[in-house]
Amino acid sequence: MKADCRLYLVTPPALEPAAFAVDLAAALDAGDVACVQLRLKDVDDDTVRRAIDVLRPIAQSREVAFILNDHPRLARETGCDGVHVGQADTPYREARKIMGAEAIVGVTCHDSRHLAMVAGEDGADYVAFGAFFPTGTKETEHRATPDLLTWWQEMMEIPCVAIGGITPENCGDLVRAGADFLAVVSSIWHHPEGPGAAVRAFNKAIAEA
Ligand SMILES: Cc1ncc(COP(=O)(O)OP(=O)(O)O)c(N)n1
Ligand SMILES: Cc1ncsc1CCOP(=O)(O)O
Ligand SMILES: [Mg+2]
Repeated sequence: MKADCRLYLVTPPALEPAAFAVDLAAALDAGDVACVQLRLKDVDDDTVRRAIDVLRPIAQSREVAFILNDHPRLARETGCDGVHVGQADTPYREARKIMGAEAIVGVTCHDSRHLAMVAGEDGADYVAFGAFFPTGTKETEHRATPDLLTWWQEMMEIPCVAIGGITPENCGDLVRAGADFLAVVSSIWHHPEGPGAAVRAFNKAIAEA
């Protein structure tokens, strides 16, 4: 068992804030969740701001970190706890300057040991590897394997996040390999019994891994 692996919820790429707020609260009230990433795609800044205004307090009032995808300036302006940047986004160092030393800044590293070491040495708070499994949420070019997580754990103190097609049924190998966080979209928000049931299923699978 690796009890210190935790859930990292990532929102659907499009959502209506008031309706999604109900799902988010249900997910966070169902069990252990470390953080929530607001990941909206193909929307303008005001739409992101409106979603932050509604969703950030739901996470932060429960002591769950609220991280914004892609937009360090907006994250800083709106009181998010951190930002996640990919290799085609604002570079890590610039994101860190915008966010300040105390904020969480995470970096996508795909399946690359090199990218992860660079991000780690630059001061990233976590590195994210993926996609581990096929996913319909994002077109992915890279496929990571669990040995990458084990290698990282043996080398570095900085936490690693696993992402891509993760379900309660397939997450055991990632937990045992050393993932500190499992980042999940569809298995949470599309769970047939709702997001609360999904969080409970993940918490159980992690505890039993
Ligand atoms: C935790 C986590 N890991 C990876 C990603 C992917 O980021 P990126 O490569 O920038 O792709 P987009 O999510 O921006 O489409 C992520 N968002 N979160
Ligand atoms: C944002 C992202 N980056 C790599 S895979 C992915 C999508 C993960 O979504 P899901 O958990 O639905 O596969
Ligand atoms: Mg990005």
